[in-house]
Parts: sequence; structure tokens; C-alpha cells
Amino acid sequence: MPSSVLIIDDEESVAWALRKACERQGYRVAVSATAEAGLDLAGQHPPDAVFLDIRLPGMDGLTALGKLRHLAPAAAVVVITAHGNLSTAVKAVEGGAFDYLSKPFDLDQALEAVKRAVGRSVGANGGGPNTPALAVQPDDPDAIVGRSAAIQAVFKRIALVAPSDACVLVTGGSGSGKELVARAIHANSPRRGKPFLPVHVAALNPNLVESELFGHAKGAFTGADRARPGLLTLADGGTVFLDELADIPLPVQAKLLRVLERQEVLPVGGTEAHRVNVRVVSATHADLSAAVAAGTFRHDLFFRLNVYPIPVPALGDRADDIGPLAEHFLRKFAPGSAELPADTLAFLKARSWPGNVRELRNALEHAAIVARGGPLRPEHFPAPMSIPGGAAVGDRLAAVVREWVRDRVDKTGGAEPADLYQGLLNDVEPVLLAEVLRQLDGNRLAATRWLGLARATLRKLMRKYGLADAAGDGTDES
Ligand SMILES: Nc1ncnc2c1ncn2[C@@H]1O[C@H](COP(=O)(O)OP(=O)(O)OP(=O)(O)O)[C@@H](O)[C@H]1O
Repeated sequence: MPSSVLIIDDEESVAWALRKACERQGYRVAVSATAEAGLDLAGQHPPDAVFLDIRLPGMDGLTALGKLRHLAPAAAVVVITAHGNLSTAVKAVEGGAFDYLSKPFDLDQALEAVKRAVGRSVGANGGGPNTPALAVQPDDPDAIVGRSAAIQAVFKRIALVAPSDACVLVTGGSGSGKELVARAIHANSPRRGKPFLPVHVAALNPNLVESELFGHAKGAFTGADRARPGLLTLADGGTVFLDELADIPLPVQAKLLRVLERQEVLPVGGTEAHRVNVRVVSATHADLSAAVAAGTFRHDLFFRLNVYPIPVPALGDRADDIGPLAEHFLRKFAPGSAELPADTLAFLKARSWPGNVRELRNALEHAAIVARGGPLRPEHFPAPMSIPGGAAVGDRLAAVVREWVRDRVDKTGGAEPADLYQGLLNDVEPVLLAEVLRQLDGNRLAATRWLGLARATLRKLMRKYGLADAAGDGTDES
């Protein structure tokens, strides 16, 4: 008998598209626009999988989720949400949701989820009555503010991994919120009554990283006049957050691996290891796989720490979050006074944020001071910060491309932009060709190799951009 899918969503177009996609896969499909009707259907014919929207007229999806668990305990529920927050994601996982999709999603994603859902064994998901209650409230200083689809994907990953003991590697640019993510994992885990200890590896004296982490025995080195426990021991039962993972010296990496594999710590100069129970969440803005390839980071440790990756998107890639974040920070810096007019918000969305959310927060604090209680205007904001060597050149290029697109869109004055793709090439190609030719003293044959272009293509492009005369050296051209 074909597997059956129940779709509970009041958005007709979404329900229709899901139904068609599922029917094409050979599933039997029932649809309802309200939770109440959906529960009736589920009671009569318990489905194998359910798509359940959170925002519904009448009973909301999260309440319905609890009821579905009783009515159709074997059904795998894929929760769908638009503008969900961490609370929604955690509640969905707690309520036993099998998966979580944020709108807009593409149909392939949905089909992937439903395939896994109908194929799973009952009770295989991590949710259930033993998962902890939501620990981060919206007004909490550690609340992760945002409503973009990109940040909702982060909420989902936090919610799914929090109840376990798995090591998590949080990646993302400087100031993007990696430590907040680590705190949210701890706060929503069963370890939340125990310490959360952040270790900023880059800020530690390299000679002391080892004793900071593992502690030392009395007399281990000059000045060690008494034994001292390390951070891993102090965090026993809780979570250690290792920030700037790439900066951990190689010998310390070997020792850390031992802690993770055996759950025991050997203090510097000590002879006896003792057991600890810590969960490690780590973060990096560096490309750790490149560090592994270069031999500066142990691959076995990398795989051990990267059991569950959570990439935090750059602020420039989630401009929809800038409004809610700005309101959140202004409530702190200028409660009740500072106003953010629409054109200032548009300005904030269009500019680049190499320092991500931290830069936005600092810029708003600055602007609130300069505006002295009046509405915030673009001229009240400091220029985008430059991170010398901080952002990889690829990241800076990506930021510039984003700015270029926004600039083009703004310039159309509300009309639809045209030929963006060719426009960007027209701006970028001549710079690329001219720089390569300059570096090769105009040698076109070598330039075709560097660029990976056919000679005829290079010749055509040079003519197009008026580079032929300037760069010609006659070495290889007829
Ligand atoms: N989504 C968010 N909502 C609210 N505040 C945020 C958010 N993301 C980041 N912040 C704030 O921005 C600042 C920087 O965040 P955080 O320290 O978590 O970033 P990070 O990626 O760990 O930075 P670094 O790479 O420098 O270690 C903090 O003050 C944090 O509270």
C-alpha cells in the first residue's frame, strides 16, 4: 500500500504544490486547511507523514503537533513555518517533530523531508518528553534575533542538536553570532544548570593554553606553586565553548582529542588523569579544512569536533534581519527615543557589514549618540569597518558583489533591474584581464593559461574592453 501523507496548511498555493509533488511520488495525499479538520482526518486514517504549518486559523500548529502525537503516534511530522524563531524550532523538536521546513522552501527540500519521514522508524527522532524546556526567552540578552530564512535554518539546527551531547562546530565571519549560537545550544540542553565556559583561545598566551584547558599539578612549571584545575575540569557537567579553534597549538590538539575520546583530563605535569563530563562546542571563522590540508590542524580532531556543523550566515546575506536587529539594539541603547525612519533602514540594508552583527550593534550605538534623541539618519552612522586581513579576500569580494547588486537595484528606482549578470561581468572582466596581463608583462599566451581561456576568447574579450593595444606584446598573436 502506498504511504500516506497529510498536508495541513491554509496557504492554498503551498498545499497545492505539496500535494502535486507528493502525488507524483506515488503517495496517497489528504489536505486540510485547518488543524481541527486535519486532526479529524488523522484520527480516521492515521497518516505515515504529516506536513503541518505552524500558523493556522483556529488551533495553531504547535498545539496540533501535541495532539497529533496521540492520535497518530507513528506519523512523522514535518513542521512548516514562516518567520519562526528559536523558540518555535525548539518547541517543534520538543513536540516530537521529525523535521522542520522554513518558508519559502523548494519542493525538492520538502520531498526530501517527506521521503525521510515515511521511511523512518517510529520514535527515531530526537524529540520527546525528556527534551528540555525552552531556555532562551525573547528578552534574554542571549536571544538570537532574526527572521530571515537563513537564520531560521540556524534555529532549526540548534534545536535539533541541543538535546544531545554531540560536538558542534559553529562557523561564520567575525561578529556573526557564533558565541550566541553556542550559548543557545547550552541553554537548551540538559546541561543548562551546569557551567557554560567560553575559552577564547586566541586571547590566551600560547604557552599557557595547555594549563588553562587541562590545569596543572603543583610544581609543573616555574610559578606553579599549587595545583590548579583547568577550564575543562571547571566545566564538568556543562559545556566548554572553544572560540577560535584554529589557534589551538598542535600539541594541545592531541591532548584535547584524548579528552574527547576518553572523557578524561591529564593536568600539565600530572601523572594521573581524571574523568570529566563536558560537551565541546567550538567556533572558527577560519577555513579549518584548509588548516587540515596545510597540516596545522589535526584531521582526527577536526572530524571529532565537527560532528554537527552549524554555519552562521553573514549579516549581508540576511538583510531581512537588519530591521529586527536594529530595533532590538535600539531598545537597549536608546529606549523609547531613537527612531529609525524607513530610508535609514533601507540605507542600513544596502551597506556592507564586514563585522556582521557586532558592527551593526556598534554602528547603532554610535548613531544613537550622534542623533541625540532625534531620528537616526544615514549620516549619523560610522563608515563600514575595515578588517585588515580579518576577512578573507573571497569574503570581501562577496560583500562587494552584494553591494553592487543593491546599488543597481536602487538605481532602477523601483523598476525591475535588467541584465544584472552581464552588467557584473562587464565591470569585473576588464579588471581581471588587465591585472593578469599586467602581472605577466602583457604575455597573452601565459594569460590564456592563467585564465583558463582559449586564445580566441581572450582576444575577443580584450578587443571588447579595449585592452588589445594597451597590453599587446606581440609574443603570441598574429
Ligand atoms: N542574531 C543576533 N541577535 C542578537 N544579537 C546578536 C546576534 N548575533 C550577534 N549578536 C550580538 O553581536 C555581538 C557579536 O556576537 P558573537 O560574539 O556571538 O559573535 P562571534 O561570531 O562569536 O564573534 P567572534 O568571531 O568575534 O568571536 C554580540 O554582542 C552578540 O550579542
